[in-house]
Amino acid sequence: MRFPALSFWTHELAIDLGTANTVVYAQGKGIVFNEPSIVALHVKKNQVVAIGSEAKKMFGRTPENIKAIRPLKDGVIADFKITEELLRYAIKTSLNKKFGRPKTIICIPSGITEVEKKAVKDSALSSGASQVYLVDEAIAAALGVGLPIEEPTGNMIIDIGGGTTEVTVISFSGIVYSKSVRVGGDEMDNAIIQHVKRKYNLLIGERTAELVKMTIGSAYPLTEEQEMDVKGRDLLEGIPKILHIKSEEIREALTEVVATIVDAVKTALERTPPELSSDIADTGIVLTGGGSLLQNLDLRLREETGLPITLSDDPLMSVAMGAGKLISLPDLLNQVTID
Ligand SMILES: Nc1ncnc2c1ncn2[C@@H]1O[C@H](COP(=O)(O)OP(=O)(O)OP(=O)(O)O)[C@@H](O)[C@H]1O
Repeated sequence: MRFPALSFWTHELAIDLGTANTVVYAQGKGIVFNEPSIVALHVKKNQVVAIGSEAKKMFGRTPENIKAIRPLKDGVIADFKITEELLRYAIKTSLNKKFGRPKTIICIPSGITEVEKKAVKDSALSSGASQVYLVDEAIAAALGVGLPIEEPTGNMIIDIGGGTTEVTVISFSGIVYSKSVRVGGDEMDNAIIQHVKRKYNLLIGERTAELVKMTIGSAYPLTEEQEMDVKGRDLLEGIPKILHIKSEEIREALTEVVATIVDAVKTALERTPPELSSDIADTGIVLTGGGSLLQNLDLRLREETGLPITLSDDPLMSVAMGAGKLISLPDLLNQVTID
């Protein structure tokens, strides 16, 4: 499908349908929607109770008959119907009611299957989009962070999301190499939960684990190590308890996840064609996605690869911002749209 020039567009949306967060960019407005990819369902009535931020508040706090679901797991669509509900909500919330059905760019992970691609397209169409253009999220992220993707030079970008880490080499507007591993921010949270459970017999929730990761988590020693209190339920006594925990210990808990990310980057470097490798040696690697905010991950990657590592300015927005840029670059959009 040929993408029309901008003047033909009545209004346009670019959507980063992420495992952890869904972000929408609207032409002429910028980011208009940024909410967790979570839907709360009434199990017996099979009815949606809340979506996005409202649903996240319920995560781990719902009574038995209400379940908070993440319809996209590990970077793939685990629940088509619920994904459709999420997309519909994101599109409706982002729309200027005056206009009819928007043309929509949706960013998807590179590993997505044909069935999943069709499901995303169908969901968006039935959610109110008039036309849907699927774009690889690595291409969008690279554009979002300002990499010169159209040039015949090698650019490497690491996108650490909630469910996956994607290491991609882009040249001439195309993906030359891509390695995706199913670890990201969620797996870091899970590693913290397991560590606290194993070592202290304390059960903590996903939101608590995420807070610990964001506050004192790290991938490399900190100039000043940090500590914090963590609330959970003692598994032996069954009562609430507070644990004082240090950043060194959380770093230890994250060792395996961080090692998987480091390995993916090293594999990508080994498999990149030599000409492009030498470009990357000069320009370095760009790190983006929410998971890249883990403290000192850039330092760790610099030490492991010996290459310059640049942290993107706004890692949680880079995919949506890049897809937003594509709205006004119809030729490039035609080139990168996935059929
Ligand atoms: N300051 C921080 N430190 C560490 N991790 C963070 C921080 N801020 C956000 N994150 C993590 O970033 C992840 C979400 O990132 P992002 O929104 O880029 O993912 P996504 O695009 O939804 O996921 P995917 O790319 O897998 O589809 C979450 O796991 C979140 O906990």
